[in-house]
Amino acid sequence: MSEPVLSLKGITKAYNTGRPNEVTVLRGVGLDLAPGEVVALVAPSGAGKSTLLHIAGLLDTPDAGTVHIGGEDMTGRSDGRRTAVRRSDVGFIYQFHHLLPEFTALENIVLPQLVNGTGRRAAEERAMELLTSVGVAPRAGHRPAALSGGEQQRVAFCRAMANAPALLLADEPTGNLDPQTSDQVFDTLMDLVRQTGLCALIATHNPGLATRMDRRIFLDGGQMVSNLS
Ligand SMILES: Nc1ncnc2c1ncn2[C@@H]1O[C@H](COP(=O)(O)OP(=O)(O)OP(=O)(O)O)[C@@H](O)[C@H]1O
Repeated sequence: MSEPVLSLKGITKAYNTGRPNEVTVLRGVGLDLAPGEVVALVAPSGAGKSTLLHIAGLLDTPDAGTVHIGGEDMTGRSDGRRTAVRRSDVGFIYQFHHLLPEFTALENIVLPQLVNGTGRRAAEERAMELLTSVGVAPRAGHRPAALSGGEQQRVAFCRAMANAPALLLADEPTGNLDPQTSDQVFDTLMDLVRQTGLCALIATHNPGLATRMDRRIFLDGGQMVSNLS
């Protein structure tokens, strides 16, 4: 069997709220994502989906447990190494796109490539290819505020893909869109994920969207429950 793209073992995380009781959000969560696997992370609001995605994407560290990305144990790695792996191997999509408002759609996709060491011309070519693949190329020169919610989310998807990551992490990627636009954007996202053979962990409240992924895992009381329908 090939090595998991993402492997989480025994992940525990508590937030110190300053009150006597800490909020323990994750309790010994374990998960392996195989290459090409698209997995839904399903849980009610406040159950710890964002916390888990941030730990998986090296934006946060667990109190206990290990995170392996592409076989590399990220535990105790320097900030510099964690940032380098996050930039090159992990793509993030957020519920509220988080595009930079002062930059155009194209520039939002070019920037992470420049930061990762790609030359400007190659970065712009890739950005246009990505925008074309999601049908937003005609709006490449517009800033986010001039784009519809669905277009902004497609641009956010292109930005996540900019450095050709091995792993895509998405936090309610269509959660702020109306149901019809949400379905369209989700279809586009799934088509592209399947075409590129990406491994993806996608948090959603939406059971309909979750059934379209390869596997569903649930967070309950801070623990992972797999293979429920
Ligand atoms: N920085 C923090 N300090 C204290 N508590 C926090 C912090 N971040 C999150 N929490 C708490 O941890 C729990 C899990 O939060 P998290 O955002 O991971 O849940 P979620 O499943 O993503 O929720 P939602 O679906 O509403 O986005 C919540 O009870 C939240 O209030």
